[in-house]
Amino acid sequence: MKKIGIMGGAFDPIHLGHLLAAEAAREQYHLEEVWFMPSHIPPHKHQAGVSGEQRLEMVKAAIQSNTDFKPLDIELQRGGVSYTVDTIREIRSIHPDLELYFIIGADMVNYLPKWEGIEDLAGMVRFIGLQRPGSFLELDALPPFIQESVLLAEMPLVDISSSLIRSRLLAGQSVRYMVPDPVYEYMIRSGLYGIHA
Ligand SMILES: Nc1ncnc2c1ncn2[C@@H]1O[C@H](COP(=O)(O)OP(=O)(O)OP(=O)(O)O)[C@@H](O)[C@H]1O
Ligand SMILES: O=C(O)c1ccc[n+]([C@@H]2O[C@H](COP(=O)([O-])O)[C@@H](O)[C@H]2O)c1
Repeated sequence: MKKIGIMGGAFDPIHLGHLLAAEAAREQYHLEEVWFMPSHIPPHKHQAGVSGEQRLEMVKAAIQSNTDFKPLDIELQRGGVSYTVDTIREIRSIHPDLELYFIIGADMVNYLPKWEGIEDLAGMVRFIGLQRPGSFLELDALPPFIQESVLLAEMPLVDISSSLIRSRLLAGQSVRYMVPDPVYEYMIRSGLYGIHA
């Protein structure tokens, strides 16, 4: 069966932490592709300030040079709150032949017990969890059925978040090299996050 990684997020904006996490998961679990999937309305945090279309454009700009990485707009197309369990059901109905791996940072691993329909979701995907500065990944604290569905991958720790990037831009500070150049150029062209070149 073809092994596919799914990297879901608000991507407001996409940054190096997301890309390194996806690449680490791809390499360590021999995934054929990783699909980058911007959420429409995130289940557990404030809605993105930037439109879905623009977040998708930034994702495309970030991954354009890598044929193993693909954009997936299924949650933007569906609209509403982007519960992962609904998305995975939809993907499985379109591609019943895939083995799905959902890639998440440590903050989200610790939060898994609160995910909508986690009992069903844990039976449909494996999660690949990555350490992230500021969130200690504690598998032992999770219920056994969730522990069994989580695989761990190693990546160089990267203390970058979308909120850091947004606040730096608002303060007129540089975010170059925290996002790939094509994303930086897109943000300037579109005047996102109050950026000025
Ligand atoms: N630096 C990082 N290292 C590892 N994983 C990360 C990193 N940044 C984000 N992730 C993971 O990527 C996924 C999508 O993250 P998201 O798009 O919400 O970015 P974020 O940087 O966490 O955003 P924000 O700062 O706005 O909350 C989540 O599973 C998150 O844990
Ligand atoms: O389905 C849920 O209940 C759920 C709860 C928290 C996060 N998620 C998904 O996990 C991914 C990362 O979430 P976030 O909030 O860090 O962007 C994104 O695809 C979210 O839709 C999903």
